[in-house]
Amino acid sequence: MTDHQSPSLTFTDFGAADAAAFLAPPQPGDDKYSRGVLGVMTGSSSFPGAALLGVEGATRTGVGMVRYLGPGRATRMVLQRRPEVVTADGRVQAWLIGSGMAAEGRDPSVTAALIEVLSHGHPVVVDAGALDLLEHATGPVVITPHAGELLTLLSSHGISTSRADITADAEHWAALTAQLLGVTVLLKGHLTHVVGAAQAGNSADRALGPAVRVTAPTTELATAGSGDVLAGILGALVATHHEELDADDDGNGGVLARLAATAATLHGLAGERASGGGPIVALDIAHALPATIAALRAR
Ligand SMILES: NC(=O)C1=CN([C@@H]2O[C@H](COP(=O)(O)OP(=O)(O)OC[C@H]3O[C@@H](n4cnc5c(N)ncnc54)[C@H](OP(=O)(O)O)[C@@H]3O)[C@@H](O)[C@H]2O)[C@@H](O)CC1
Ligand SMILES: Nc1ncnc2c1ncn2[C@@H]1O[C@H](COP(=O)(O)OP(=O)(O)O)[C@@H](O)[C@H]1O
Repeated sequence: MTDHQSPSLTFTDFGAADAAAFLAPPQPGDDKYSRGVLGVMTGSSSFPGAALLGVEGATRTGVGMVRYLGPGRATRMVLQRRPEVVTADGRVQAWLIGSGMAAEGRDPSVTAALIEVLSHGHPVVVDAGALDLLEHATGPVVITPHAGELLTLLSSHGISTSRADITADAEHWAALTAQLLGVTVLLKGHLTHVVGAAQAGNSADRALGPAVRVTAPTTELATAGSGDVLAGILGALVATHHEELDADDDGNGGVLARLAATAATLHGLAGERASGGGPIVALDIAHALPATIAALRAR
């Protein structure tokens, strides 16, 4: 446990019925732009695969278009597998950044590009190697750390804890982080905890939003790249719900938190479907998404 006070929140379970509310098909009047375009800035020479995993997660969740902007090798991998992806810069409704990057040793030009994305005011899903740049965000942010990444983020704010403590008391640390930073937090694990937060205000008086818990239906999700797929799923959901996010005037990150919990639910159910009781690789989760979404829509 810890000396740091966290707001007292009651976490409720979020499940398939809750997620289904965010998985409607496109409307007859929609086109690719009205559905929403997701900008993706992920991957590096060390982790090019994470770029592909996030893009697969996003495209299989359903999104108008993905614009991928990343290093040459990752771009080639993405295009080889997903020719639908556009690699030219342009307008987007939301961003996914940081998967497959490491803050330490990041190229200064990449850091500058990430900061520019964060400063545009669009909703941003911030994963892994961009979590050190949150102070540059001007729009709604949802972060997707695992316990180790949350530990690094908290220690950069002078908060000392341990990975074991975070895992043992995930509700506390997710809530504390949301309150401290004014971002919606999705803390990954067998139980994934999500807390919405207002951007406005300071940590003493910040409004916190829904606090929900998603229980993974299979432990096979614990495999390399699984979190990169989750980040892609969430990116697509944020891009396709940009209008609801704009209209979310509760000011407590409520829509963003529910989208995050929907992503975790979908990720878990797709992993379970792909597994059928056996082992999976991360791409299997992405490939099981369309059938999983169809089943949720049919409920
Ligand atoms: N295909 C891809 O492109 C993929 C890309 N990925 C991308 O990689 C990036 C880094 O993400 P990550 O979560 O792996 O690293 P990170 O948070 O720095 O934690 C490191 C911690 O792990 C530990 N550790 C390491 N080895 C260990 C061992 N054998 N047994 C036990 N512990 C071990 C290590 O401990 P240490 O060795 O220091 O004692 C340290 O504490 C990120 O950008 C992600 O998106 C991934 O998604 C995977 C697929
Ligand atoms: N024991 C577990 N049971 C179920 N799901 C898990 C378990 N461990 C991790 N996960 C899920 O697997 C994913 C792992 O993400 P992450 O740690 O970022 O891995 P990577 O960086 O390799 O993608 C997360 O969605 C997390 O919730």
